[in-house]
Amino acid sequence: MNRAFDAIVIGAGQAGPPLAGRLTDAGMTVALVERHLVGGTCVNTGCMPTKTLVASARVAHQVRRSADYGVLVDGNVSIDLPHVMARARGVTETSRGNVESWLGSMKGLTLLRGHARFEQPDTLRINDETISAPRIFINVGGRARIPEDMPGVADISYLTNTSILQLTSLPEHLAVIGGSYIGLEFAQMFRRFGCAVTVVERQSRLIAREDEDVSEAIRDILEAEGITVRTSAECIAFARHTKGTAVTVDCHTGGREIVASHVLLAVGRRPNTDDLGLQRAGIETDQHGYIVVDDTLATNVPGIWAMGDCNGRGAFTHTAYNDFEIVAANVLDGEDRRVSARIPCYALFTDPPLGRVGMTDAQARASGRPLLTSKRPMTRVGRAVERGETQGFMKAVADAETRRILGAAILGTSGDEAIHGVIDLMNADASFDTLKWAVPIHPTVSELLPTLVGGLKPAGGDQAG
Ligand SMILES: Cc1cc2nc3c(=O)[nH]c(=O)nc-3n(C[C@H](O)[C@H](O)[C@H](O)COP(=O)(O)OP(=O)(O)OC[C@H]3O[C@@H](n4cnc5c(N)ncnc54)[C@H](O)[C@@H]3O)c2cc1C
Ligand SMILES: NC(=O)c1ccc[n+]([C@@H]2O[C@H](COP(=O)([O-])OP(=O)(O)OC[C@H]3O[C@@H](n4cnc5c(N)ncnc54)[C@H](O)[C@@H]3O)[C@@H](O)[C@H]2O)c1
Repeated sequence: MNRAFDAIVIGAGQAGPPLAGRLTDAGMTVALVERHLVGGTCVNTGCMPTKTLVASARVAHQVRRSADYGVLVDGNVSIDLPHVMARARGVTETSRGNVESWLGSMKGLTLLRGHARFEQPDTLRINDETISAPRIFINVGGRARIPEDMPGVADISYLTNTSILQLTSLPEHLAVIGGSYIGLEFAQMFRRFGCAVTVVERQSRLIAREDEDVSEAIRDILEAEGITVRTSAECIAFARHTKGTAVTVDCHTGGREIVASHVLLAVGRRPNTDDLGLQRAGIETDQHGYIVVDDTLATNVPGIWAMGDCNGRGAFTHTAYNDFEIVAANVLDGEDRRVSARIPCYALFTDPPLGRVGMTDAQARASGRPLLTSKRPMTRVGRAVERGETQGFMKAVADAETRRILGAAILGTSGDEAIHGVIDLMNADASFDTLKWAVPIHPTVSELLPTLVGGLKPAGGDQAG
């Protein structure tokens, strides 16, 4: 039997539920199909559990440093991992429960549990029924990419961001393959939980999308905590070992350089589009399986849109949510919102975190514009000094002619929050001169933003130091 709806949403991650809410508010009948857990990656195996674990790891770190602050704690710091993990699970379960009740409150919504697969452009199969609609919104997200071509990967047991959350005891030595968001957040967390940690990265530096000074400072921060970093690891191979896994990282020596009790694969994500029957609907994907969309997130098939991680236009919760906002505004409110208008911003939640917006310095230089740059170490930020957290720096790059900020990075205490001052300025399309007479609150990290932009000088004339 086929059931007809006004709209179908596939996936209850970050864009699907709010879109279902807007569509049902508009009086449509909507089928929302979810094959696993409502809330998707962020709620169940991504942002929420990891940031909860990062919080536990920070407490452990602070307690170890307590004497620096004149606070004496008797005894060693030890980690009750089942309690730590239960706390993360609790945060996830509450959030998932909230999404479930929200969906339950939507009039006109049918939540179907099962795997959706296209049969034709307007029809999907779920379990033993088919459903059809003139509008279909794909929000299927992604999963950890397993590098099948890495020698030995099939012979070992490895962890991903999902299975690592099931650990009940601490690894003796965690080898993290991949030195970007997932790898670095878990690496620091497990080091702070007391494990030996080695990060193995194929590229010549960590988090290589960022400027070199950012990569270097992050490496220094991690190494200072006792994490071993192996970059330029071009020949990674695994073999079983009595103590876990031997990880070869160097083709030239060919030696088994690291023996790890556990291996975490954090080498990127792949979209959940391989089992969606896209060919049957004629929906185009790129060579990595991402659904090809235009600037309004419409696919090549009329009446079908793709939102969130599966369209390759963003890989964050806030970009998935913004995809929902764009599609809802265009489909329901007659607006003409475009994804190209989005200013990229994100944070890496190491401690201290990295807050980022817009271009890197390298991208700004490549744009060929006349540039102004400014940089200030966190040792010259009063709040950081008072907190005893002076690692990192803040920097900005601006267009000398338009006097607009092109990009900024704050690697330092509260950098993930303070960067929003720059994000707001850029979204307002305001000149950085706007900040000249701004009166920020003292003592905050944000109060240095007017000083930072006040120090913008022709590129090459940084006021670092
Ligand atoms: C460890 C980790 C930490 C992260 N931390 C952050 C962070 O701090 N900040 C941040 O902004 N982002 C973070 N992210 C990224 C963030 O989780 C994702 O960008 C976000 O969840 C993407 O949302 P989405 O709606 O596109 O997809 P998802 O949240 O993945 O949701 C997709 C849903 O579709 C369902 N689905 C898939 N295929 C089908 C099908 N055929 N039929 C039915 N249902 C299907 C899935 O089960 C899933 O529930 C993190 C990711 C990871 C892995
Ligand atoms: N703070 C956050 O917002 C946050 C946190 C976690 C994850 N995420 C999202 O999840 C996505 C995935 O994160 P990720 O860190 O897995 O992926 P990523 O694509 O950001 O980084 C993968 C890293 O693995 C390295 N790599 C790739 N292949 C390799 C190989 N064969 N051997 C060794 N190294 C290899 C890459 O050079 C890169 O440094 C990100 O795009 C991000 O958007 C966001």
